[in-house]
Amino acid sequence: MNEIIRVENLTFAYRRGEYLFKDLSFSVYRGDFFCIVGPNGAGKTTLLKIILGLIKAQSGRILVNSKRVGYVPQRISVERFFTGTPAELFRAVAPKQKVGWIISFLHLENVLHRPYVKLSGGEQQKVLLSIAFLKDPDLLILDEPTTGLDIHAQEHVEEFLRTARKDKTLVVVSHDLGFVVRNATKVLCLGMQECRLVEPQDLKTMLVDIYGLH
Ligand SMILES: Nc1ncnc2c1ncn2[C@@H]1O[C@H](COP(=O)(O)OP(=O)(O)OP(=O)(O)O)[C@@H](O)[C@H]1O
Repeated sequence: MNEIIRVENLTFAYRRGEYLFKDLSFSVYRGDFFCIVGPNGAGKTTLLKIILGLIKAQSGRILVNSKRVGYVPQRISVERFFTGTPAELFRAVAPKQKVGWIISFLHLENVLHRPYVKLSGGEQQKVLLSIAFLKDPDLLILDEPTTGLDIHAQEHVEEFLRTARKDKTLVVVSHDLGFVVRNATKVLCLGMQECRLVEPQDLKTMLVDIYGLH
């Protein structure tokens, strides 16, 4: 089956009457690079969590047709349960020959043997992304994978996602509209009166509605 995610008539509010989504329906298909955009607070992370089953919606149906799902959240705090190094993490998830190319692709050589918790936010993000890919999920959900990265790291991560995704299905929340236009196969725009699914080339015209830009 090519439909990997189906969201049907999803309605959700954290507070009674303050809806983030009302009757939202869309599908994600195998091999999609499906991007979700929208202003702060529009509900992008919430939607990912609903798809992942971490939050329950008030009504609607979510079907996920994937045996192996990977998720890299916006921020992750591991201080309390992991004191090791990226090298140890890599060793735990994949054989050495599978890890090498990712380390050089994302320029992680210099951080491999330092305590993970002492790495910068951007370095940690690249390590988490690597781990997620090494676990070889068929559906990978990424919340702002390029946020907080310097311009070189952003390019490396973008190139990495393009190269490593192969037949994987990606669902990616991003504020980087250039990244979205360059990579997305479909874009879901949140934060308007009505959420809309658009083709990447039509995104620019949507910006006027979403952000009030001219
Ligand atoms: N657990 C919660 N309880 C109540 N309200 C919440 C909760 N989590 C998020 N919200 C609110 O719901 C709205 C959507 O939050 P969410 O994190 O999904 O937005 P987002 O589109 O991912 O934003 P950003 O671009 O800033 O990351 C925000 O107004 C937020 O304050």
